[in-house]
Amino acid sequence: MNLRVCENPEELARTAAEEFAAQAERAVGERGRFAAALAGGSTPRAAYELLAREYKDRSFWERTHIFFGDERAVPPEHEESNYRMAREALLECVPVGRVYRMRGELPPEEAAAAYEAELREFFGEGVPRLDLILLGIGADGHTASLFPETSALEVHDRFVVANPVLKLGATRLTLTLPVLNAARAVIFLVSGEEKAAALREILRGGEDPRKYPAKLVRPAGGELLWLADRAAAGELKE
Ligand SMILES: O=C(O)[C@H](O)[C@@H](O)[C@H](O)[C@H](O)COP(=O)(O)O
Repeated sequence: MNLRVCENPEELARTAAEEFAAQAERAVGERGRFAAALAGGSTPRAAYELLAREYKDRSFWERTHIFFGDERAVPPEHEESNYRMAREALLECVPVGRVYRMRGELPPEEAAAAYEAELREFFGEGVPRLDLILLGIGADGHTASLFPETSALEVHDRFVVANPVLKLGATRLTLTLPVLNAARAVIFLVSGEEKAAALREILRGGEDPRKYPAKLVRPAGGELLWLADRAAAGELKE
């Protein structure tokens, strides 16, 4: 596990964009394509916008396939849609037909099954192995839509599930831990003081991982990089 503390959110975005591009170049160079899953929420938006502004001419986009780590059960034009955020911030760089959206407008179980089928078709047999998965964390230690004490944490035989989240009063679509842990590289982007306690617990604490699901993300044969700004890293002893 590698932790890099960035001075501020701007440096976090810049570092994240650099790492994304480095992973893309490496994947295209080694395998002729780059398959990445984007994080939702608000933190990654600045990094996506930076990629679209300063990396849009890079040749790796021609070989890039974009997936999603999770999605809300809403249509793509909804303000809460992770796809909408990514479309506005980044997806103009990605060739048509290379963005694989979780279809939040469908009944969640149907959407999860459809996305699982898409993953199987793209990646073939076995657990889908993405080149890069970007993730965030909530102040409660969730990541993607793997929320504390939810049923999705126990799923090991499927790649995408509809995860009922009681405290949200909603069902979310999410990649499961087997997929997150099969990635060649996982990068967490964590910004803001409100994440500091969770980050300390995830990286240094001994609490039950079911209470802090981000602890369960340990890619077996891949890289794990935590990018945090100084505010989010405020409770980590240097
Ligand atoms: O759908 C989502 O919201 C994300 O996938 C979620 O896991 C997010 O990464 C965290 O909740 C952090 O969100 P912020 O970046 O908005 O703090």
